[in-house]
Amino acid sequence: MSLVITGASLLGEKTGDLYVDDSGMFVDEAPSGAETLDADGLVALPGLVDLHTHLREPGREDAETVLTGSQAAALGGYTAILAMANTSPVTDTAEAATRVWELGREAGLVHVQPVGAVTRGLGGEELAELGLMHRSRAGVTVFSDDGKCVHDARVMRRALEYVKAFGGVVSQHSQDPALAGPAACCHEGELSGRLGLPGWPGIAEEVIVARDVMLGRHTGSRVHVAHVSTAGSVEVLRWAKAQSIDVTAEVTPHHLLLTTDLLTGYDPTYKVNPPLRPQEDVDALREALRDGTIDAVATDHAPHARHDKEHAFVDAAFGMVGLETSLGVVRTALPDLSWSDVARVMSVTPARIAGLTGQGQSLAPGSPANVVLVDPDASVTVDRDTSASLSRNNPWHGRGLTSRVVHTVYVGRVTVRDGALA
Ligand SMILES: NC(=O)N[C@@H](CC(=O)O)C(=O)O
Ligand SMILES: [Zn+2]
Ligand SMILES: [Zn+2]
Repeated sequence: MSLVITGASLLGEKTGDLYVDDSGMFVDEAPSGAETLDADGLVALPGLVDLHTHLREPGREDAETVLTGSQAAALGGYTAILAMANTSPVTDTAEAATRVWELGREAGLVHVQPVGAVTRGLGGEELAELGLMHRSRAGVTVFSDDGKCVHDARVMRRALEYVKAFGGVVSQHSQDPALAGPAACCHEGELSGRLGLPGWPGIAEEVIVARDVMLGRHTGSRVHVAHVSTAGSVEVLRWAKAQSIDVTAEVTPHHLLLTTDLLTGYDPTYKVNPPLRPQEDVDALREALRDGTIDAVATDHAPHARHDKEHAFVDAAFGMVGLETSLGVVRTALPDLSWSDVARVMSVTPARIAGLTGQGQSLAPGSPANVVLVDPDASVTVDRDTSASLSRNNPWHGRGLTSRVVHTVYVGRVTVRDGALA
């Protein structure tokens, strides 16, 4: 079905109509017999791309499935998501990656691109089938042991050398296990001492970021730093980019707005890896996103079932959901960011990092019609119970966020209309 999207402000600038033919591509002229989607007063951005989503299928379909995660993504304005490999079983074979890719196609709401594990079973020792996963139908280009750090420098070096051959990238969960061990559950500082919670110091992240940019320089391969959380990591990244080292980095919405003092009530909703940090770190992350030191915003959407999350703080699972709220959080945390900068950090650059270029990160004729239409002035109070996600570990519940996703279009098909699944 062809489509005419009328009256949107394109990237927050000039107002115009967008035309989509029945193959789902943007075209120059209005196709005849097209459906009309009213976007008067809305801002049109290319469909958002999330470099870091946890779907829990296979293994924990009680917390999220590829379908429910895809629904949450569409509601958040996404048209592509990268599904992390820490499922059960782990996505460490071509067969497992192809299965996730197929489930994404069946759901049909966003492009679901599997991330392949770096090591077999996320064990940190033996490389997974990196080449086979890349050559599979899923065409995996991003590899990550996320949830765990590839802490052995020799393994990380070999992974970087291996993926270089086909232009892949390793996305690292930077957490030195000796400095932030398995018990570490909140930012190490004055507050963790007062609360009696085992601390996870910023340096545990920074030493791995520093090591990995040097391994990136040594191998000439591509390193991506997942969920950067400290000012020290930003300093390392700034230095590395000044040396033209091929490193990219992402920040989560929650690390741009929430701080460690939320933990005073011991509410496990706020327990996440890496932990929420003090305001100085939040300020440094915002500045780094503005100036391009951090390339992208990625949700790290990490759904967990109630019985894994509702425990004493030290025992609860790490992670929070984020797909449906990310745009609102970014607008709230950085109201000065232009819409074209929002498109850069939430769509164009993440697509480039993931090797998804040409798959719909432009509003120009000839591009697949992936577009999100946003009400820039709306303010929304988040209600975790209206979420499409199967999980309720939502740190934004009850908060007001700026802007609202009104419609999402994925390859010419309306997936979200008036804020609801179409
Ligand atoms: N972010 C989290 O706190 N949890 C993630 C794993 C991860 O991103 O490290 C998860 O899979 O639940
Ligand atoms: Zn992680
Ligand atoms: Zn993650």
